[in-house]
Amino acid sequence: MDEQALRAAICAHGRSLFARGFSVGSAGNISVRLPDGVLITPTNSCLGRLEPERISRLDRAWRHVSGDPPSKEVSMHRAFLEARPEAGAVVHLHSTHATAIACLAAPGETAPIPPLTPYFVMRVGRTLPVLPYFRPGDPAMAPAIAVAAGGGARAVLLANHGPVVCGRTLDEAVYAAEELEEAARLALLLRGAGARTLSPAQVEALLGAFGGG
Ligand SMILES: O=C(CO)COP(=O)(O)O
Ligand SMILES: [Zn+2]
Repeated sequence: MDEQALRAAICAHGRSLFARGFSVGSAGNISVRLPDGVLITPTNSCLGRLEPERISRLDRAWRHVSGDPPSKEVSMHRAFLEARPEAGAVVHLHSTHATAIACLAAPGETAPIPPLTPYFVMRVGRTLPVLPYFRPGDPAMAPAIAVAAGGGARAVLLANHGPVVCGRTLDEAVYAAEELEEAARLALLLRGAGARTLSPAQVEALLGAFGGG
């Protein structure tokens, strides 16, 4: 996809996520890697009303070169994209159920959502590390993200804040963020009900077929 198409795709995904309540107000941000830099949603922008030409463009050194001022979470996106060279996009949301799990799970947990369905395993992978709480925009979260992502995580939960998810493409990152939110909703719906989970062998077979992590 060329840059204009990527800008349009960021706006279309943002609109869709916002319309379904995956993001409210000005919460959340999206970044996409370019051959010579990064596109990222502007700070304080509503994902439902993004404009292609106002999306922030950063150069290879992560300096703002055009568009509105970038998200205050540049260091969050940078940590993921630098730790996972195959990742092409990062999505951060405050989606309700994933954030609820981020309030329940203890920092340090690596599997706060059980493997209930195949698409959660296929899109999000084996681990979902829960990182400590950081103030939004705090660059101190970058090293923690780098360790988790460098260790193979495709997604993390920031305690009491929300999910951060990467994908090879923008579509994959958005799909993973959506699967994570739905898996969190299922996990909360089924909490204490004794739901059957996928077996370790079923999980391994999915990861073998659709990629590890
Ligand atoms: O989700 C957010 C902070 O964590 C939103 O921040 P920005 O508006 O700066 O992107
Ligand atoms: Zn946030």
